[in-house]
Order: sequence, then C-alpha cells, then structure tokens
Amino acid sequence: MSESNTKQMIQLNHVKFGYSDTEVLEEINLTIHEGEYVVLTGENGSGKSTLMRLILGEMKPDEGEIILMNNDPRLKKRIGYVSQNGISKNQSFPATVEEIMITGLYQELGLFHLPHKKHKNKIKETLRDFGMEEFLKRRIGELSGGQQQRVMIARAMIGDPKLLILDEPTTGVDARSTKILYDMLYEINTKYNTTIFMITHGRLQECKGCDRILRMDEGRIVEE
Ligand SMILES: Nc1ncnc2c1ncn2[C@@H]1O[C@H](COP(=O)(O)OP(=O)(O)OP(=O)(O)O)[C@@H](O)[C@H]1O
Repeated sequence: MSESNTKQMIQLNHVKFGYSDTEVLEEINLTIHEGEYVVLTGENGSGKSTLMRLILGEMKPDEGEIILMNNDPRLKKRIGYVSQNGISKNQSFPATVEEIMITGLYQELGLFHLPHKKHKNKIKETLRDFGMEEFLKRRIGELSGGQQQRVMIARAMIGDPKLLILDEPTTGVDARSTKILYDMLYEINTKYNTTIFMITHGRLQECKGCDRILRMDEGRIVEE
C-alpha cells in the first residue's frame, strides 16, 4: 500500500471508555480522512481530552478499536502533536527556540545525537516558513503564549507529519495571536495537505478553512 492510498488517518469504531466506574465515552465512531481539517468542541468535562489521550495511545479503550493511518507502520511516526499550553510560562526556562526545534527532530536524530548543519538549516527553514526565524536564539520562556505556540506548531511540522493533532492550542492566547495560529493551521492544511484534528474552546467561526466541526455530547460525537 502506498502512502497516497492512505485515506483514513483516524478511525474509531464503537469506542467506549470510563475512569473506574464513571463512563466518559459511550459510543464513539469517528473517521477522519487524509487532508481533512476537523475541529472538536464540547462542554467542559465532556470527554474531549480523554478522547485525545486514547487517540495518542496514552490509554486503551475499554471496548472498540482505534486505527491510526490504516495501521501502516511506515506512517506511525508521522504524527505531530501540540499540547494545550506552550512549553513554559517561566521566563528563565533555559531552552532556546532552536533547542526546542531540535527536539522535534529526534526521530531523525536519535535522542543523544547532535544536529548537523543540514538539521540546523531545516530548523531555520521551518521557522522561516512560519514567520518565526528571528526568534531562533531566543529563550522560549521570553516569548508570548501565542509565539510559543507558533514555535510548538513549527516543531511539530519539522518532522513532516501526515497528521497534526492539537489540544486547545489557543488557551491563554490573545485574539490577534489566535488569528495568526488559525491562519498557520489553514496554511498547513492547504499547502502541505496535512490532516488536522484539533480540540478547541475557541470561537469556531475563526477556524479558517476547517472542513468539519464536531461536538462531544454526553459521551458521543455529533456533527455540527
Ligand atoms: N484521570 C482521571 N480520573 C478520573 N476521572 C477523570 C480523569 N480525567 C478526566 N476525568 C473525568 O472524565 C470526564 C471527562 O474529562 P475530560 O478532561 O476528558 O473532559 P474535557 O472535555 O477535555 O474537559 P475540558 O474541556 O474541561 O478540558 C470528566 O468528568 C472528568 O472529571
């Protein structure tokens, strides 16, 4: 099977999950196709993060199955993930933007290898693509929340993912930076054909170019 035949990036069939005796996900059926940009919203406590943790493989469903990228082993590592909060609210956090970007290359580099010139060039190019090149040598903690998230998206993109998963990337980010982040995601989806699955509390009308909006409701997913 060639990469171009990969049509289903995320597939959940009859997934159920609960913490001890509390059922959170009742019956989740979800298919996200290659190239789609899908947003999931829902009330606090409705189970969005739980669903995300299952998709990321941090927990196993009680029932049902989760298939990522048609189980193609060559694509398994091609998932980029951006979590809720930027890496640090601490201004003295020692890592620079460049160092954070290097961690995005560990699949290629291995954990303990130093980056070569070609890797450093790739970091610069990727940051340039997302308008962040000038921050290369800055400490990540000195950047605004929105700028940190832009770096984290660039970090996720440096591994050339087929699927980008984001968990409320605009939390604590002001309106102007939120717009920039959503523009960035639009570009990633259209320019690189990267499939995007994002949980957000943000204003959905701002999710430029997204194909589908889903809502978590009483342990199930409904299409808006
Ligand atoms: N580790 C856990 N142990 C027990 N219950 C949990 C755990 N994590 C979440 N829950 C419960 O599961 C339910 C779903 O929580 P989850 O965090 O998935 O919701 P959410 O939709 O992501 O909420 P929010 O929008 O507030 O982040 C909630 O009732 C929550 O209290």
